[in-house]
Amino acid sequence: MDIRLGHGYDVHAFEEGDHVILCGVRVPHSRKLKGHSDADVGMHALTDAIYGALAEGDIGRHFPPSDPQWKGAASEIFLDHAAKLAEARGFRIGNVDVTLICEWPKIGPHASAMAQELARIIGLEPGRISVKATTSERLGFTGREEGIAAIATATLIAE
Ligand SMILES: Nc1ccn([C@@H]2O[C@H](COP(=O)(O)O)[C@@H](O)[C@H]2O)c(=O)n1
Ligand SMILES: C[C@@]1(CO)OP(=O)(O)OP(=O)(O)OC[C@H]1O
Repeated sequence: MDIRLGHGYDVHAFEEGDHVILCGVRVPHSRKLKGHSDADVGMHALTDAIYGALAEGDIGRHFPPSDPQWKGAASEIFLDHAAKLAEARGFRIGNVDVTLICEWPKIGPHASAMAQELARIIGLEPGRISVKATTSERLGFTGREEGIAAIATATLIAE
């Protein structure tokens, strides 16, 4: 049996707007996240976790920010690519765990919808998907509400 662990980390800054997209869920907020794509920081961290477990580089290698094709793209495209790459290499995803770091918006009320959305994209039962959040106690750039950070881990298993 081949068991792999990967981790991912991403940050996106806030800009003027009225909602954020986190783990595929549109959450009303006083600002939006800035990015070349839809800036779904949670989905980017999870995508990198899967690429990491496969030793397949990072999201920017597969989807260069310099490529206009990905401007405004739904981050589901990136996560789907990573999950299909894992499958093509003979791996199934064991579990995933995403932590969103922000003061606002509050993630708790949306965590279940986010887990369901990730489940749909990567084809994994929701019980193997964790989405959670923490503040940084008002410290640092997330504490000053300048942006949102996300950390993710994923396990991949080949029998
Ligand atoms: N954006 C956030 C941040 C936190 N939560 C929930 O609040 C709990 C306490 O956060 P602390 O940073 O004070 O430890 C945390 O465990 C989450 O349940 C949230 O929903 N959204
Ligand atoms: C997702 C990509 C796609 O161009 O762009 P961004 O939305 O800016 O996201 P980031 O995590 O900064 O970089 C990775 C890029 O691959």
